[in-house]
Amino acid sequence: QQPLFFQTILDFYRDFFQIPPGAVPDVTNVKKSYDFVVIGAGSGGSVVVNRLTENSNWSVLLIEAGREEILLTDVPLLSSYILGTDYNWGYKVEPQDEACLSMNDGRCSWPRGKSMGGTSVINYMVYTRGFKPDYDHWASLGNPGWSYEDVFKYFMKSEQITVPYIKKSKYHGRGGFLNVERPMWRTPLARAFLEMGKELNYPSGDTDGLTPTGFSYVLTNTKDGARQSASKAFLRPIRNRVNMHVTKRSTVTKILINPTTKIAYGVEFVKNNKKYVVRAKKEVILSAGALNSPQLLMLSGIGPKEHLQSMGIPVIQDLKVGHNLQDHVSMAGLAFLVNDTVSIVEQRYRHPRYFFDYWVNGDGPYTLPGGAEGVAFVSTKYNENRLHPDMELVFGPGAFTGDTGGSLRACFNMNESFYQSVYKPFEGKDAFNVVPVLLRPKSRGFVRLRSKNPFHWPLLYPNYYKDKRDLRAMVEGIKMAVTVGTGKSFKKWNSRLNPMRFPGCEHLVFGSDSYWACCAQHLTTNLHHQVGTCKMGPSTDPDAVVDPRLRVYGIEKLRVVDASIMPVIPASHTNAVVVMIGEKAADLIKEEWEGR
Ligand SMILES: Cc1cc2nc3c(=O)[nH]c(=O)nc-3n(C[C@H](O)[C@H](O)[C@H](O)COP(=O)(O)OP(=O)(O)OC[C@H]3O[C@@H](n4cnc5c(N)ncnc54)[C@H](O)[C@@H]3O)c2cc1C
Repeated sequence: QQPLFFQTILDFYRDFFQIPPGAVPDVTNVKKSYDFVVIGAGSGGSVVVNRLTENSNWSVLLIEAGREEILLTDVPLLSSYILGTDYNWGYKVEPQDEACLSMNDGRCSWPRGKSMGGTSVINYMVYTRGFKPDYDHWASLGNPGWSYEDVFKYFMKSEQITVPYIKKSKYHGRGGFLNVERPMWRTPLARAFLEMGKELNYPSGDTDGLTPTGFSYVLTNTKDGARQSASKAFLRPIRNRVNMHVTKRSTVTKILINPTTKIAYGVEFVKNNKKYVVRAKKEVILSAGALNSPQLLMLSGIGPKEHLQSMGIPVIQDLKVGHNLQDHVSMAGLAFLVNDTVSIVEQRYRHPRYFFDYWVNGDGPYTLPGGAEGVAFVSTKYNENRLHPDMELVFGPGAFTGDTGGSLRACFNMNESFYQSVYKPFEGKDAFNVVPVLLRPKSRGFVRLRSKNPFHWPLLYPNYYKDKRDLRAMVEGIKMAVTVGTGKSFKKWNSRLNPMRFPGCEHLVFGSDSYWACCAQHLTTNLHHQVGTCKMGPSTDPDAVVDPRLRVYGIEKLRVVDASIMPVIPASHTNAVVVMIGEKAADLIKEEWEGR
């Protein structure tokens, strides 16, 4: 009910402030053609549009299905509330038989941003970049130009670091559009988390520098404590460029491709129930994200032949679109109870004092990104390369026991009886969470069309834990999280694990490997880092959809620039990685078209 209430507040607010200050205007007269047509104003699309419109001779149309973000979407701690609104496409995966078992109908939620700024408007804002082996691996798969050395300069180019003590680090950029800072406000638990790192002989500091593993406070894509979405970072500052047109609440239904020449020449989109056709003189750039980019390609005749034929879609190019889906599965269900008021319990933070802190000073608990305060990159016993962590522990100073308003469990689609059994007995009590995240999963899922109707949800199959090595590694991650959460540094608050057993796992010995495996399969959560569905690879790779310059195989003038091109998921949160992809893609496009 609370998320619904929140939606009502949003609607009310939007009626009053139809064009938020600083927003890019919605174009009233869409022209018949542009040099470039970009689909999706998310993390990838926003960057590409910014960089392409640097060339004042080029005209660019950006088409976004969602609307403008507002002041309320800026508040970092309210992320779970935003997820319950129309800023989220609201996808759920198809019922899983080996995962998501405690979610309604066995379906995990897969939120995706539907807004100027895309998923960066609903994400948790944690800034990480991955590790050298991530990108060297991409390059070794036959993708020249994507090694760590190659991509590092683009991470630097996009970044504007403002944390005083790492400002001078040669691993952080200054002068980029994307602000990176560290929340000023912290619970005392956060320091204990870092101390636990030392207890366990891990270094602490900045995990985006040289140190491959270690415990640190989070870096965030925020500015003065407020969310900095990709649109705020890359589009609003250039809103006066006359060669950029943006059309909002406009849903692309098809990419237009000549079936004989196989040249993409424009797109079809719908706005206010009216159909528009717009031409691209140079290129169509698809940045609709890892779920909608494959959907649009398939709707336009590019995808697995048999699947398209079964949908009655004429096949223009037979490619493995929608395959190779990867995500960072996690288990966010641990709750470490503490005997002091040191954690985030929702009702405590409704006090006006905290709102004041946020709105006036850009400080206080509302600046915490989705409630995360620390991250640790660690290795399980299965990891063969210690320079390339296979597990992340995300420290959150709250837990499901503090979710008194229900927004958190709603965003995971957790079933109510599960909540009642495991968390209700401690509802409103102080607790924190350490969330193990599987960084280098072996399982692969896929995306399919539900129908030919572009307004129907795609079918999403994550296949979490299909590869049993993933489950074994997750069990190790959970045990590490328990070691950290019940460790020495937290003892001053008498930290102890919630003793309630997960329904469906009661027959197993509490704390045994098989118990934790069962828990992971029941309370399957994820970091919403879906990637890989339009895989980048060499022409010899039968699964590749785009080449290393991000051009769709077999089709001219069509490129994909978003999370879907990643061949392998990096050991990182994905927003900064997509921004890097956008920066690099823009240079590739400029190389090809400038001077022609
Ligand atoms: C809840 C949540 C928390 C996350 N937390 C973090 C985090 O803390 N740190 C981090 O690094 N990453 C995080 N991520 C992941 C990260 O935000 C995404 O990987 C990244 O934003 C994806 O960028 P993208 O450009 O690929 O897609 P998106 O940003 O999703 O952009 C796609 C855009 O295309 C639009 N679109 C789609 N279809 C159409 C169409 N047919 N017509 C017109 N427009 C269309 C969409 O509305 C959207 O605006 C999180 C994600 C979620 C969901």
